Amino acid sequence: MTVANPNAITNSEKPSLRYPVICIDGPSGAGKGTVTWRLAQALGYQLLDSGALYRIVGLKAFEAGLITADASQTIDEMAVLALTQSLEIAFVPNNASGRVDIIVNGDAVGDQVRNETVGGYASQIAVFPKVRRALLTLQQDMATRSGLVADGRDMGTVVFPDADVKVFLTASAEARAERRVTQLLNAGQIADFEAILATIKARDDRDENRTTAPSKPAADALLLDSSDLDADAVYEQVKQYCQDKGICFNS
Ligand SMILES: Nc1ncnc2c1ncn2[C@@H]1O[C@H](COP(=O)(O)OP(=O)(O)OP(=O)(O)O)[C@@H](O)[C@H]1O
Ligand SMILES: Nc1ccn([C@@H]2O[C@H](COP(=O)(O)O)[C@@H](O)[C@H]2O)c(=O)n1
Repeated sequence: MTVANPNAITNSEKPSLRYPVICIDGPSGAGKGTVTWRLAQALGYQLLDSGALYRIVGLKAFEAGLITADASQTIDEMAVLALTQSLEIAFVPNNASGRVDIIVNGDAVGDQVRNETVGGYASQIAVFPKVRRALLTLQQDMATRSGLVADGRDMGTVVFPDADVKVFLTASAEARAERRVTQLLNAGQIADFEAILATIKARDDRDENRTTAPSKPAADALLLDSSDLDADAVYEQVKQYCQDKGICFNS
């Protein structure tokens, strides 16, 4: 028989060290990465780019011949899971690019994951519950060391359901495609608006209609449509919302 120690602290009474978590969810091109970076910089918080995790797995699955560009193919979920479990992924903030650099098994991955083709691979493997589960702890652990701003599709619904702030940032598919066109043209690349729009809509459809962790606003999220807002206006609105929720900014 176990005798209760009257001086023991029970689990429910233990003071738990908890850092603030801000979730920025929404579809591709809504401006999540932009506002996430600015918030993390302003607050001195870590940044979780969860899309990068799915992009890495998607790219590696493609390179391993587990998936192709044909989204209607049958994929071996267990093989993608094994591949996911073999990857050691780390993020390093990069002030020059305003994003995080991704290190996989000790090697920097570079910008090769940041294109629509790899976004498509990511959304193919993102439907698998076992793969999502394998990436869960890594994401949640990032909130145990400091404050965190997390960018994704299911940050507020699944990964951090108790987050202090949840924002679902969206914009029309046309506005998002236009942003991609501008981004590509600025990088000296060719951009076809109609092709980009079609890819964005196909990815939205897959992300919103999958069974596990579909892209959707948490019940307690602020919905913000950025179609007619520039990046500064989005930042100011999200910052104000964070302050309303008790997050302190020094500047
Ligand atoms: N409010 C805005 N108005 C116009 N352009 C914006 C706005 N916010 C971000 N952008 C630009 O749109 C592009 C996409 O932004 P960003 O990468 O932040 O989106 P995202 O939601 O993180 O996309 P993804 O999920 O695909 O990573 C970038 O070129 C960015 O500079
Ligand atoms: N929390 C997340 C984040 C991303 N995904 C999937 O990855 C794709 C790429 O994401 P980006 O944010 O980098 O564009 C995205 O289309 C999703 O399929 C996810 O499932 N959950």
